[in-house]
Amino acid sequence: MAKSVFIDGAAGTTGLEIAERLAGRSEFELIVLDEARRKDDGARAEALNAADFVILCLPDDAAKAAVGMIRNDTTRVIDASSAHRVSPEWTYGFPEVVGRETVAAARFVSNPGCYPTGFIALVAPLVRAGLLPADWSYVCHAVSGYSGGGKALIAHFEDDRDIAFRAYGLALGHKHVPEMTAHVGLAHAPIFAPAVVPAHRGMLVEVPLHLSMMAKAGSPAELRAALAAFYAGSEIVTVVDDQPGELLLRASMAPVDTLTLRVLGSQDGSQARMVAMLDNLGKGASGAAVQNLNLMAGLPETAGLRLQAA
Ligand SMILES: NC(=O)C1=CN([C@@H]2O[C@H](COP(=O)(O)OP(=O)(O)OC[C@H]3O[C@@H](n4cnc5c(N)ncnc54)[C@H](OP(=O)(O)O)[C@@H]3O)[C@@H](O)[C@H]2O)C=CC1
Ligand SMILES: CC(=O)N[C@@H](CCC(=O)OP(=O)(O)O)C(=O)O
Repeated sequence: MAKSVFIDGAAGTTGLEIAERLAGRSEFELIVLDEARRKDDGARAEALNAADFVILCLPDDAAKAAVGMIRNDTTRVIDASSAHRVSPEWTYGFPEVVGRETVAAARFVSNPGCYPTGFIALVAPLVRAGLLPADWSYVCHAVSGYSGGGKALIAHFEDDRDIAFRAYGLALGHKHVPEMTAHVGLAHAPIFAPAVVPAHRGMLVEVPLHLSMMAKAGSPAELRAALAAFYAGSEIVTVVDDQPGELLLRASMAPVDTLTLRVLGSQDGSQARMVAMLDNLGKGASGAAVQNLNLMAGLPETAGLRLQAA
């Protein structure tokens, strides 16, 4: 029998893309609230309690309130917001890093943030393998397409076509830093420097490394090989061994649910730039939510995902 799924926040950027990925899937049946009732708490509470699976695509406060409206012990929840990403009662929904079986068995799953997906994918396996130190002062630069900021940022960029580059998070303490620190197991919070470019989707997350200044670190080739071994067999995460002259985000990028990792090293091996490329609405949000839903429902993790750009 089909499992029922309620997307709370279905009219938003992330919710719409989840519904697209679930369209035509016979394993799931969507509970849909019409425009007049989608923000009606009574209708939402009914849907939240009727569904086998709830996917929260809401601002943090609304996501917390939605969890509070669930009055049964059966509805399973995937939260796309940052409200529960370091809560001990919640499973961090990064199956490749925490274990697919852990996500499959969880009742409350918190989807990773889009930028943390890139950072954690690059750094966590290497710290775990002892090839990078946990007590280093890491830096993470990143650029995102403007859909990463939901309806409000889409409107900001579509209203002002003259923006070429938007640096933000300038006061530091971005809301993603706690999960980047906690889920890698770092001793110090990384410096996170995000920016937005005038493209609808896509992101590039970079971690530059002074390998020769670290007391103990692998060579660029060792880091790359360790990542390739860690993600071996994944249809979603790929480690590429190449030396490109440039890495481009295309404004015309089509939706895709993959995550591509690179470790680019200097000739003498003293420095490296680790780079993750993904779709903020793919593995960064909606694709990740569907991957987690698949695992929680006992289905193949890539069902309904876009493993190649359309
Ligand atoms: N966009 C992205 O790339 C990513 C987003 N996320 C997270 O996913 C969540 C959703 O983000 P996103 O889709 O981008 O945001 P949007 O602003 O595009 O969508 C949020 C939706 O939630 C609705 N909403 C707000 N409050 C309520 C409420 N009380 N009851 C019902 N619906 C409500 C909004 O309604 P209305 O349409 O009326 O405004 C809107 O449709 C956020 O927590 C975000 O941080 C996570 C990773 C990546
Ligand atoms: C471009 C942009 O504004 N991005 C958002 C993060 C998008 C995202 O990952 O959502 P969560 O915060 O729920 O993880 C930001 O920096 O706040």
